Amino acid sequence: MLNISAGKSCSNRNPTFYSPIKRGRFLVLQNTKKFAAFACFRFWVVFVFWVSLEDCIRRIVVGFGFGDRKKVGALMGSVVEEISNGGGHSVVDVESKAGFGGGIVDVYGEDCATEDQVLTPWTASVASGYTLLRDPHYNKGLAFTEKERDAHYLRGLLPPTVLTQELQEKKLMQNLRQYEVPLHRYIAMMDLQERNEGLFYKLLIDNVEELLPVVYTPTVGEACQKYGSIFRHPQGLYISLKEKGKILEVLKNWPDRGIQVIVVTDGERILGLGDLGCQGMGIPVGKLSLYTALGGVPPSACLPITIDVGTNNEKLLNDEFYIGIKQRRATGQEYAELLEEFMTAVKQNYGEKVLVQFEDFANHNAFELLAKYSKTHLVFNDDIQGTASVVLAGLIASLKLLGGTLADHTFLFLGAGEAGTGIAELIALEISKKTGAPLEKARKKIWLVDSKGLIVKSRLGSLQHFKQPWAHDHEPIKELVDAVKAIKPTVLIGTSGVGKQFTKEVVETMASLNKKPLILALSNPTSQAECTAEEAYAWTKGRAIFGSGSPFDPVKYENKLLVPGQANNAYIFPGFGLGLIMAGAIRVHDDMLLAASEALATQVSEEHYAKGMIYPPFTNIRKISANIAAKVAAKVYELGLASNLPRPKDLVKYAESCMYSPRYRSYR
Ligand SMILES: O=C([O-])CC(=O)C(=O)O
Ligand SMILES: [Mg+2]
Repeated sequence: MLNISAGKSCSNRNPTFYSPIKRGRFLVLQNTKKFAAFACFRFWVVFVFWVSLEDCIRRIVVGFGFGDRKKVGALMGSVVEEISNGGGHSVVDVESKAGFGGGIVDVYGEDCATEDQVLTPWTASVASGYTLLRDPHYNKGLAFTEKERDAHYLRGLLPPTVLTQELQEKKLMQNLRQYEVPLHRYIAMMDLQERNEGLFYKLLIDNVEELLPVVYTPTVGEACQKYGSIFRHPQGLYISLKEKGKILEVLKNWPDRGIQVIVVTDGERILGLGDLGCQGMGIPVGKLSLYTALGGVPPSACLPITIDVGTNNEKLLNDEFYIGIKQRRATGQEYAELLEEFMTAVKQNYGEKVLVQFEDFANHNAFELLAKYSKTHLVFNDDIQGTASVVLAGLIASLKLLGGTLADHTFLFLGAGEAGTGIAELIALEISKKTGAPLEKARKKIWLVDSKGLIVKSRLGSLQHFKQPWAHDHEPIKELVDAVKAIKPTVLIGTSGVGKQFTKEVVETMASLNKKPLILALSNPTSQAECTAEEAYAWTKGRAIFGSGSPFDPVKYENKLLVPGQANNAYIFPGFGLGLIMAGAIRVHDDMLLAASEALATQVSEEHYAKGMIYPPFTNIRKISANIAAKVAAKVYELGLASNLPRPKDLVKYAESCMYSPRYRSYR
């Protein structure tokens, strides 16, 4: 079933609404009279409880703008239990948790806990007054109406004026624009997120092109580097080696119970900036804010996690403000055991359908974790699969400008890590599916260069396993420019994580070989891009089709405005994740990635092509995400991996109806 609701209120915070009724205990009844009396009493208790719960649900659903109970039920696609939550409501999958329709669900593990087991003592309370103003999920600041100020004990706690959300947004955008240093904008946005979540998302959704570079790449990179000194409010969940053996308990400390997407990093390869240890937390936080803003997954369904196994970054180890554990990285069995405990606890706590997105792990762990857990969990590696899907989308779209089919092109990569080999594999898969050629043959169109030069057969013995499929017959070549001359690629893709590698000579060689060279400088943040948009256009005399991982402004070249594309996985993962969770997927399959690429490519219009664009602008991203989600969900159903049944007829409409809205709700 789908566990996300239209609108902001799937929150399941601070919730315990029924007293712990101990199950599994035996009452030995002395005689049948007593038994009959007890049975009547139990029936009465259950009946009264159920009637009040129903009434409570109806009030909450109506009170918070969901209106019609039937509609909510239909949206959720299954039996739902909605529990009042002093301002929000939670949605619990009764069928899957209880194993039968109706009944009380032991969501917090209290009923089945033995007396010596530890519990998190959650209590339910209605936030009002001072507390309400300090609860980011329900705070509306100056937008509280007169009536709400009376009803919620806010009189005097706010200045007299009442502002609309639109006016609040206008004021905040004006304030933000006054900061000249991008990091200051980032801090202001994070403060807003911690103060007034609805307003944060309203800003982000309405001003996506302007604010994406603030909460995401490139600024988030700098924020991670300085996370210790700019640290104000803890965001997300930290699981360090100190929590070994207690990870399930740590997960239970997180206030939201209806988690559907987890983005997790161990901070070892943050963007192209390397090992930032525990300070990598900025990445899961940023990615999940895009899940909500771009993909419509409610914030209360998102959980950012950083696994802290130490860092090998000497600068951080010697930094008095470093927030992580100060030791060198745990590796081998110690690392594997912690990850295993984490993945097991996640499934135990949130079930089969929670999506775990691996983000910015170093190559050696990323491939292994993906291979291991894709068999047992709903997992997705954004750097391998998300980046692959977005690049493939751009390549499919670029065929409109370049002509021919994918199989007619030759691809050369600089960088043979997660992104490089991930993209290469997805291109080969698409070629193989489209032409019917074996995968092995499709791979021959694709060449990779790593730090030791062109990947060729003679290097096979010393290559890591993920590079081996790309070792083709060729004499060794050391330099990228010589590889370009020898391989004669039509497409050059940078995934090296090292800036300025596409030199003038490299780009000019591409231009001498191709009428319209396709150049993708994908490494993040901007400082690590293989070349800039301006360089790519200048060195190809305006003929390049250019895309990058971090954003570049449009460039005027000889009176023509050339618009670079942002080939960033942010186009894919929010819609991809939404598609998975709305179908109740239990596993990710490569065909779902291909479906996402094709869905994104079809969003590029003639008007975009005329400007040399191979990606649609981010302004329409929620519509784009709904389309991606629909195509991904369709594939999930087709492959028999969906658990939200029956399949909704119109998946685009269904996706749209599931998307979070940042508009304020009225409180009664
Ligand atoms: O975060 C981004 O902008 C893209 C990405 O996944 C990475 O570079 O690791
Ligand atoms: Mg990443």
